[in-house]
Formats: sequence, structure tokens, C-alpha cells
Amino acid sequence: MLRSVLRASTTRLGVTGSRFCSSAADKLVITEVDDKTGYATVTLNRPPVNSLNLELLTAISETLDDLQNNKSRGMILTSSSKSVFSAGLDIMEMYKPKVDRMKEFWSTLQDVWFKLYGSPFPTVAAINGHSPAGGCLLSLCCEYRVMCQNYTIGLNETRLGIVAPTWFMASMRNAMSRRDAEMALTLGTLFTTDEALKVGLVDEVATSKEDAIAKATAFLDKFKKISPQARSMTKQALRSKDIMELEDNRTQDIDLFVYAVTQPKVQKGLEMYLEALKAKSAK
Ligand SMILES: CCCCCCCCC/C=C/C(=O)SCCNC(=O)CCNC(=O)[C@H](O)C(C)(C)COP(=O)(O)OP(=O)(O)OC[C@H]1O[C@@H](n2cnc3c(N)ncnc32)[C@H](O)[C@@H]1OP(=O)(O)O
Repeated sequence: MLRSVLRASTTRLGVTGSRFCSSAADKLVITEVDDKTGYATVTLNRPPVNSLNLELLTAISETLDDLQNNKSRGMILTSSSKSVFSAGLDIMEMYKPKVDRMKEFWSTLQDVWFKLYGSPFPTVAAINGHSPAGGCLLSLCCEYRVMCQNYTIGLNETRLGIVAPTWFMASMRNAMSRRDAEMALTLGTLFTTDEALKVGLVDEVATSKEDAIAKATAFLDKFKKISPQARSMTKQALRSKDIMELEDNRTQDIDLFVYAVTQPKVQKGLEMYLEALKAKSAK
């Protein structure tokens, strides 16, 4: 694949602003644009599990701005990890939080959702690893999902004793039947790749990351003969109700997040969940 632009946003240290650079290894988000197709492959690159902290969300948000400003022909979202697409929100952003940062964190997640769910350019997630909670949300914002075998995906918030916000729910409802979404959300189901395919949470299964990227590219190719303007207006019209609902409630949504997460019971739940995660990774 011919890569003309190697663009990376925001260093892992959290410096804001984007810039062109030649070394991508230390960047949180790596963007490579294929010269021939014009498609951008956007790779999440925050080891070990691409958990979404404020800095990574800021980098994603800036990347989406760049793609929109450059009238991107299409985006493939993937991960540099061998086994995790994204572990979802960084639990450390919610555990014993500082309220100002927490508000900025949630507002930036909202920004990412607006920009990705409502993007004018076509989007595909090449899900090359586990994709719980916020990771699943990112993929649900895309128009199409290709997932590698033997991983898990879902909005598992109820299993953590928290409630997925209504816009997370709307994103899932946009991909699956209302009935399946209700079951998945209330149970906090983490689906295997094959199960996710059955309920329509993902659209295709891939045998490897390369296969996932090839299938994602084939999806984007379907729009070659469709007017980009007619395409984006149609997509945005279909999604506008969900988007307007959050636009009208942004501040209340931030306040509700801060209120919900700072409840002692929720803090205790997050503490226990973190301990369990650390105990598992220490084995
Ligand atoms: C508005 C209305 C009200 C709003 C109410 C509030 C709504 C909030 C909505 C929340 C959305 C979310 O996304 S909440 C986040 C939910 N995420 C999850 O449940 C996923 C948890 N993670 C996993 O299950 C696993 O890590 C998995 C992703 C499968 C990868 O497994 P692996 O074996 O490859 O890796 P592990 O060994 O587990 O993890 C490697 C290290 O990363 C850490 N780690 C893993 N996931 C992490 C995470 N999400 N945040 C921080 N750190 C994480 C582990 O602790 C390890 O740290 P060390 O021990 O130090 O190495």
C-alpha cells in the first residue's frame, strides 16, 4: 500500500495540536492515507489496551477534524495492538477523579462521538481485537464493522454497575434490532465475534487484520460511484435525531456523568473492577 501522508496526532505525553512527522511509534493515533484510494487508515496506538483517556480522545478528535477538513474519501479505524481494539474508557479517568478533568474528558468523548457518528466521510472499523464498552462505542459510530475471529465486543456497562448513556444506546440501536440491543444492554453482553455477527453487531468476520483491512476497503469501494454529497446527507439525516438529542443535552449529560461516577457505590465498584483487572494481568 502506497502511503503518502504519515500523520500522527498528539504525543503520548498529551501535547495538544497535530503535526506531520516521520516517526509514528510514539504517537497516540497514527493516520496513513493511501495515495491511490484516498482512504485513511487511523490506528489507535496507546499500549497496552488503547484505553481511552483524555489525551487519546483528544488525538482522535483532532484526527477526525483533519479528515473532515481534507475532505477524506473514507476512514478505516483499527488498532496497533495484536489482541485489543480498545478496552474502552480508561477507568483511571473515572476512579477518584478530579472534577475539572472529568468534565473535559466526558466533553471530549462527546466531541469524538459527534464527529465520528456524524462524519460526512464513510467509516469502517477493522476490529482486530477485544472491543468492550467504549471500544465497542467507537466501532458502533462507524458505518460498517469487520471483526477478527475469537475476540469479544459489547456494551458491558451494566456488568460494571454503571449505565451506558442514551447516546451509547442509540449507537447500538442504529446497528442492531431494538430487541437485541435491549437484551445486550441490560445484560451487558460481551459477544464473541460469531455471536456479534449473528445479531448484526458486526457485519463481517475476518481471518486476520490484513483481511479485515481488505474487507473494510471493499466496503469503502462500494461508494465509488455514489455522489459523496448525496451519501453524507443521507447518512446525517438518518442519524440526526440521535445527534440532536445529545446536542440539546450536552451540559446535563456531563453533569449526570460526574454525579453518577462520583457516587460512593460506583467508586467502590470501579475500585473492585480495577483490582480484579490487575490481579488477572499479574497472573
Ligand atoms: C451520563 C450517564 C451516566 C454515565 C455513567 C458512566 C458511563 C461510563 C461508560 C463507560 C464506558 C467504558 O468504556 S468503561 C471501561 C470498560 N472496559 C472494560 O470493562 C474492559 C476491561 N479490560 C479488559 O476486559 C481486558 O483488559 C481486555 C480489554 C479484554 C484485554 O485483556 P488483556 O489480557 O489483553 O490485558 P489486561 O492484562 O487485562 O490489561 C492490561 C493492562 O491494562 C489495564 N486495563 C485494561 N482495561 C483497562 C481500562 N478500561 N482502563 C484502565 N486500565 C485498563 C489492566 O488493568 C492492565 O494493567 P496493569 O495490571 O497495570 O498492567
